[in-house]
Amino acid sequence: MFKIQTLNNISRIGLERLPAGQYNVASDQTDPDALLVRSADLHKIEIPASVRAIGRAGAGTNNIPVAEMSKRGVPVFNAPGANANAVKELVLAGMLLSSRNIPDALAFVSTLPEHADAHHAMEAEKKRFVGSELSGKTLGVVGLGAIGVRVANAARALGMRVFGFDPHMTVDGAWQLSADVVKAGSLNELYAASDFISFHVPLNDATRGVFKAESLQVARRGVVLLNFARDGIIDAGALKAGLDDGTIGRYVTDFPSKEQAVHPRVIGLPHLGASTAEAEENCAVMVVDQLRDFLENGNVLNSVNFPNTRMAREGKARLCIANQNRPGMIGRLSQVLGEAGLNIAQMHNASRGELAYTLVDIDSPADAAALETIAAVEGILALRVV
Ligand SMILES: NC(=O)c1ccc[n+]([C@@H]2O[C@H](COP(=O)([O-])OP(=O)(O)OC[C@H]3O[C@@H](n4cnc5c(N)ncnc54)[C@H](O)[C@@H]3O)[C@@H](O)[C@H]2O)c1
Ligand SMILES: O=C(O)CC[C@@H](O)C(=O)O
Repeated sequence: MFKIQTLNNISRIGLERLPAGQYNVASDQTDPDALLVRSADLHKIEIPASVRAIGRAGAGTNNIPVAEMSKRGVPVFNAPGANANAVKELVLAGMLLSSRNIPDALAFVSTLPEHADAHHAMEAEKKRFVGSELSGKTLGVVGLGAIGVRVANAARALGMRVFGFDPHMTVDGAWQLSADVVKAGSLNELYAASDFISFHVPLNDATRGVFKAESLQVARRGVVLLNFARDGIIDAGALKAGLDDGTIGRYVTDFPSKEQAVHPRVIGLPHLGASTAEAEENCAVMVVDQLRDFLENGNVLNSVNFPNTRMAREGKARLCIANQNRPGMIGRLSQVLGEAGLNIAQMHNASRGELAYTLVDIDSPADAAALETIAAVEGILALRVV
C-alpha cells in the first residue's frame, strides 16, 4: 500500500486514479511515500525521509526545495501545460480589465443606489471610464513556454502586434508560436516596443527582478504590466516607483502584496490563474498518473529534476536507482549485481545535470543483503525495488 499525503486540495478526479486497495490518500499521514501539492510551501516544512517522490499539480515548482530533493534522489513531478489555457484566458481578461477601466467602472456602478437618477448618473459619468482597444496595440511576452505561446497567439488573433523574448525556447514551442510574433533581440527591445508586457517565466535567480529600475527608463509611459507568473519577477521597488509616477499605467497581478493591493493603479487577483475546474482536473490527472507510474514502475515523465526514463517491464523485479552522474557508476553497479548473483534482464540509464537515473530489471528477486550492498555503492542517492 502506497501512502500519499496531500498538502493542498487536489481535484477529486485526479485522486480517483489512485486505486483504494493500493493507495492510502490523506492530508494527514505518517511516513508518506509521496507528497501531492499545489502551492503549499515545502521550503517551510521538513520533508519526511520516507518520501520517494513529490507531485506538483501545476507548473511552478519554486515552492519545492528541488535541489535538496535531487540530493536525496527524490524526483519532483509537475504538470507542464495542464493549466496553460486557464492562465491565458485570465491574462486576456487582465488586458481587458485594464484597457477598458473595468474595475473603476464596476466600483462606480456599485455607488448607483446612492444617486437619485441612476440612469442620468451613468450617462454623465461614463466619460471617466473611456478606454482603448487592444487591436493595434503591442504586447510583449517574456517567456514563450506553455502559457506565453498561448498568450502571444491569442493576442495576435485579437489584432495585436506581439513581441516575444525567450532565450531558451523549445523547438515544440517554436512550432506552436504564430509566425507573426516578432522575436525581440533583448528584453529592453521588447520593453521599449510594448504597450502591454506579460511575464510567463518561472521564478528563479535568472528571472527575479527581470523588470527592474533600468527597465523603467526604456518602457513606454503608461505601459500595462501583467504578472501571472510569480511575485518577485518584477522588482518591487521599481514597480512602486513606476506606479507612483505613472510610468506604469496599470499593474495586473495574480500576486498582489498588501501595499500593491490598495494601489489605485493595481488590479490584483488572489492567485486565480489556474483556478478553473478544467485546469485543476488536468493538473491532478497528469501529475497523479506520473506519480503512479513512478511508484509502481519507476518510470519518470515530466520531472523537473530527473531525466525522462521509461522501460517496459521484464524480469522478476526492477531496481530504480538514483545516483550521482559521474564516470564508472554503471560499471560499479553491474559489478555489484554480478557479485550478488543477480542477472540483468535489461537496463536503462539516463542523466540530467549532476543526477543520473537507472532502471535495472533483474531475472531473480534481490534479497535484503544484496540491496544493502547496492545501496552502499558510493554515489548512489536512492534505491527502490518495484
Ligand atoms: N498564476 C497562476 O496560477 C500560474 C499558473 C501556471 C503557471 N504559473 C507560473 O507561470 C510560469 C510559466 O508557466 P508555463 O506553464 O508557461 O511554464 P513553461 O516552463 O512552459 O514556460 C516557461 C518559459 O520561460 C522561459 N524562460 C526561462 N527563463 C527565462 C528568461 N530568463 N527569460 C525569458 N524566458 C525564460 C523558458 O524557456 C520557458 O519557455 C510558471 O513557472 C509559474 O510560475 C502561474
Ligand atoms: O495550483 C494553483 O492554484 C496555482 C498553480 C500555479 O501557480 C502553477 O504554477 O501552476
